[in-house]
Amino acid sequence: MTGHIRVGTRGSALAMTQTTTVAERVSDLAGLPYDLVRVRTEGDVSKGSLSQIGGTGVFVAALRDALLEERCDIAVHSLKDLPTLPAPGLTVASVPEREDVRDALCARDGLTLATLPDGARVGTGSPRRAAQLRSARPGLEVVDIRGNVDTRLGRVAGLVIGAPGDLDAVVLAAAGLRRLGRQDAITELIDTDVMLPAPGQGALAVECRESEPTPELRGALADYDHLPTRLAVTAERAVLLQLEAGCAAPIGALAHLRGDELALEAVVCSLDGRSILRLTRSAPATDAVAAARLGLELAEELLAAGAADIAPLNS
Ligand SMILES: NCc1[nH]cc(CCC(=O)O)c1CC(=O)O
Repeated sequence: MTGHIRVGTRGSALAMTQTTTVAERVSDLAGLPYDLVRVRTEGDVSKGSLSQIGGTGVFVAALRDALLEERCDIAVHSLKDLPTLPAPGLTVASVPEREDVRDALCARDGLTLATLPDGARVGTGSPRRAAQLRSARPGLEVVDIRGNVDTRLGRVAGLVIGAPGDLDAVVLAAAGLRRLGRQDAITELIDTDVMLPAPGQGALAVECRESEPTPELRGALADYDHLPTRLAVTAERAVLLQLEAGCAAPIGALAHLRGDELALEAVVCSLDGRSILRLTRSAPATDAVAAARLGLELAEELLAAGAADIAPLNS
């Protein structure tokens, strides 16, 4: 480092707002200026479906390379896109306080899950969202889509000026819409009883080199870490890890602190939404080790209840 914190970022609008917010906080806490370093990832370049280009980690790998090659000092990821396996030489030094964890329905004409007509076309690229949508409303037609947030919103009539809109609704993370200032497009924040979010949804992760030598930067990242969020996402991600599941598997998990207890809920779905296995478990919220143990115990319960027969886990 040269006195400036070099912050790696993808070029998408969402990545840029997320990274800028984090960079300003870390820069304030460290008392050091920052520079943004643009990094292109395979996930931004390829137009294929996410499952086709290998899912896990496509958005993350290039940022990790940039860290390891010392082209930047920190990188900001959406935690739900971060593979469960840590990268050798790197560490998640900060998990800032989480945004809204919920999935959001963005529909034409103010429609909601309850009022969308049967046969309505709802876009999502996520097997987890598709399965839970089909379970809640078997009559909907789920359409596989991808692209950045604006592209997706543009497929719904009336949500983006000038975009024709061939869908009745799309489902996106509320956190991303808020960060982009597009919460006006949300017609329903979907209750987590209906749709459990992806592990880590709504949270960010700040990664740096394990050997980062600057005490100012190390201290700033530690101060920016939010323990309740870190414990929650640690438990959620341990479910995925223990199920040996990728980010494209139809699995949801959500933990939160309730007093001194960490309460964790997870769901495993069949792709058609007909079989849904949903379990809850809690444990004292002592530390990250206890949080991880809670996640892996819940995963073992899911496996014992037949999770591997219900869902394609390793997709
Ligand atoms: N996989 C795409 C992705 N990764 C992170 C977010 C934003 C929300 C978040 O931080 O969880 C999104 C968009 C979406 O799912 O709607």
